Order: sequence, then C-alpha cells, then structure tokens
Amino acid sequence: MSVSDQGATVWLTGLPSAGKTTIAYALAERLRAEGHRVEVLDGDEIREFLSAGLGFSREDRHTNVQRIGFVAELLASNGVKALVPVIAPFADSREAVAKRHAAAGTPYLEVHVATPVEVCSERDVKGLYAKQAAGEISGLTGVDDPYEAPEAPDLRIESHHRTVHQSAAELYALLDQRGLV
Ligand SMILES: Nc1ncnc2c1ncn2[C@@H]1O[C@H](COP(=O)(O)OS(=O)(=O)O)[C@@H](OP(=O)(O)O)[C@H]1O
Ligand SMILES: Nc1ncnc2c1ncn2[C@@H]1O[C@H](COP(=O)(O)OP(=O)(O)O)[C@@H](O)[C@H]1O
Repeated sequence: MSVSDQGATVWLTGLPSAGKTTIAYALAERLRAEGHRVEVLDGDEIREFLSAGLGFSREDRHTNVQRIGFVAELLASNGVKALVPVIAPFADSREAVAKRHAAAGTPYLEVHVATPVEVCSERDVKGLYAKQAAGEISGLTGVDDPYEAPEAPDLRIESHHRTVHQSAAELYALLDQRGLV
C-alpha cells in the first residue's frame, strides 16, 4: 500500500472534555499503523513547555494558539500529520493559524468537536466543571469564558452521538477525501 507523505495540520477545536484529545490519539494510532508520520500537539504538554507561564486570558490563549500553529505548520510542511487537540476558543486566533498555513501552501483542516456543554460537564474529565461550579476556578471556556464555535469547519463531529471509534473514522474519512492519506 502506498502511504501519502503529504503533511497536514488537523486542528480539533471544542470545549474542555469535548473529546478532542481522545479523537486525536485514536486517529494518530490508525495513521501510524498505516506508516504515516504523526505528531499530536497536546494542549496540556504544550502548556508545560512551549507555553509555560501562559494563563487563560484572551491574550495568553491567543499567544498559545499562535505558537502551536507555528509549530504545527513547520511539522506539516515537512510531511508530518500534525494533530492539534487544543480549545482555541477565539475565531480570530484560528483564522490567523489558517492564514499562516494558506500562505505556505500547507494543508489545514479545522474540525469542530461539537459536544454540548451539558455533555462535557457531565464527562468532566479533569474536574474543571465541578471546580467552576464550586467557585474554585473562573474563566472556564464555555461556562464563564467565551467559546466562538467555528461557523464553517471542514468537519463537525457530534461526539455525543458517536463512539470514539466512529468519531476517529469520520475524521479519517475527511483526510481520505482530501487526498491526505
Ligand atoms: N479556565 C480554563 N478554561 C479552559 N481550559 C482550562 C482552563 N483551566 C485549565 N484548563 C485546561 O487547560 C486546557 C486548555 O488548554 P488549551 O491550550 O487547549 O486552551 S486554549 O486554546 O489556550 O484556550 C484544557 O484542556 P482540555 O480539557 O483537554 O481541553 C483544560 O483542561
Ligand atoms: N465519540 C467520542 N469521541 C471522543 N470522546 C468520547 C466520545 N464518547 C465519549 N468520549 C469520552 O469523552 C472524554 C473526552 O475527554 P478528552 O478527549 O480528554 O476531551 P478534551 O481533549 O476535548 O478535553 C473521554 O473520556 C472519552 O472517552
């Protein structure tokens, strides 16, 4: 089987606990098994190193997203599938990343993991929704901080109506359609 060595950035945007990370790693596993070069730029890891010291103000989130977009484009322009499960709550930040890719001629896909906040707060993988409700934290995306949902993403995944496997398969099908696998 011939494997495309065309790089691309796949940005998975959505609320905390929407399923971004889970879907990114499921897709990564499948792509790696097929012989693709893949990197997952996990938001939590990035915040420990590349974006150490940044918080969750609008400005810091924008800086975080631009840094990640820069690295993703570098990887993608060198034949890597860069999978980015990062909230990126502001449309103008995402737009800037998309433009950077377009200017370099690097494929960029925006995927909205569109899980409703009620489902995310039920999942509450990291306990953040409970902490916000208890008044221990504030500025939680989708609750008391903005999330600007993409108006025209390349794909919208309704994870609350899908299994993890189905979600990853939908995303794989998009890459296939675009000639990226
Ligand atoms: N206030 C607040 N709002 C949103 N998220 C918060 C917050 N505090 C901590 N966290 C945790 O940090 C992860 C978000 O980091 P990101 O780099 O993905 O976000 S951003 O694009 O810079 O907004 C995010 O990870 P995910 O749950 O994987 O989305 C959260 O677990
Ligand atoms: N169809 C689905 N796609 C992705 N995750 C799902 C799905 N259904 C249930 N989940 C669960 O939702 C949770 C999502 O957590 P996570 O991937 O860490 O979210 P995020 O990275 O968006 O914060 C995981 O526990 C995952 O198993």
